[in-house]
Amino acid sequence: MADAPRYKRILLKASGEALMGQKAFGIDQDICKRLAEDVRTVWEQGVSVGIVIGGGNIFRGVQVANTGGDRVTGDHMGMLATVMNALALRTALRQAGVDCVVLSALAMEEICDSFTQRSTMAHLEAGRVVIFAAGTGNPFFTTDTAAALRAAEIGADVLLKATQVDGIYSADPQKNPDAERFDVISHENVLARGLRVMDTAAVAVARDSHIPIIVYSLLQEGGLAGVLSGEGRHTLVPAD
Ligand SMILES: Nc1ncnc2c1ncn2[C@@H]1O[C@H](COP(=O)(O)OP(=O)(O)O)[C@@H](O)[C@H]1O
Ligand SMILES: O=c1ccn([C@@H]2O[C@H](COP(=O)(O)OP(=O)(O)O)[C@@H](O)[C@H]2O)c(=O)[nH]1
Repeated sequence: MADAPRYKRILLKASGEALMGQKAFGIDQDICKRLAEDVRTVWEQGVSVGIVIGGGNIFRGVQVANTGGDRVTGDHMGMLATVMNALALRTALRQAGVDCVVLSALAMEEICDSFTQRSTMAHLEAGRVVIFAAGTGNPFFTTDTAAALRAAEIGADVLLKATQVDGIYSADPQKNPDAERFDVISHENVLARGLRVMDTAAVAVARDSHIPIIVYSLLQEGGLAGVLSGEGRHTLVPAD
């Protein structure tokens, strides 16, 4: 049994690719279920949870731009992909018994409520997990930046990035087997070294709002609860 969580309110960013698991496209339901179970464990410990979900497992706007298409339309498609993932995660969370709601940065009232900071705070204070869909609602941004932004807006104590690697390395560990892993690294160093585990804009927003970042693997033993109690393998970017 993990120790008590060190954080009262968290913002968890789960990338679309992490939801894909070993599949080439789309959502691996087992991973989705696992993420939901992980969230349930910390939610039952009383942690207030916001989740920003990516869309890269389905669509990225840059794919359109790279083939000569319109970037803004592509980014709209990417944001719609995040809504699909948010609905899948809501289903998995509800099946796990977690009270949760999806709030979208783009209005789509037949599907879910729209994001406002006010309604978000009310949901969190009522003990609901809030899943933020459609990123920031703006093209040319990413869900990493949306995660840092929402973390600042909800007053999160930490921004967690659940991904496919177990921390921040000196280079992409999926391409460089010799890359070295950091236990702790500053926001400044992540930016200065150009470490691409998270967007620079996201790291800068977290730095300026004095929010620590934790990067960990979605598949790691002990899950989110372990990371929040300081036991699980992860890299910490401490608040300044
Ligand atoms: N310095 C680094 N340390 C850790 N991971 C890195 C680094 N540089 C690049 N990466 C890659 O970034 C990925 C994390 O981003 P990812 O989960 O794909 O999120 P996103 O889709 O939001 O970019 C990791 O799977 C890893 O392969
Ligand atoms: O604020 C945002 C967030 C996302 N996107 C689009 O949505 C796609 C999916 O998001 P992201 O790449 O961040 O997902 P992840 O890599 O986390 O799966 C991006 O490629 C963008 O096209 C966007 O336009 N604005």
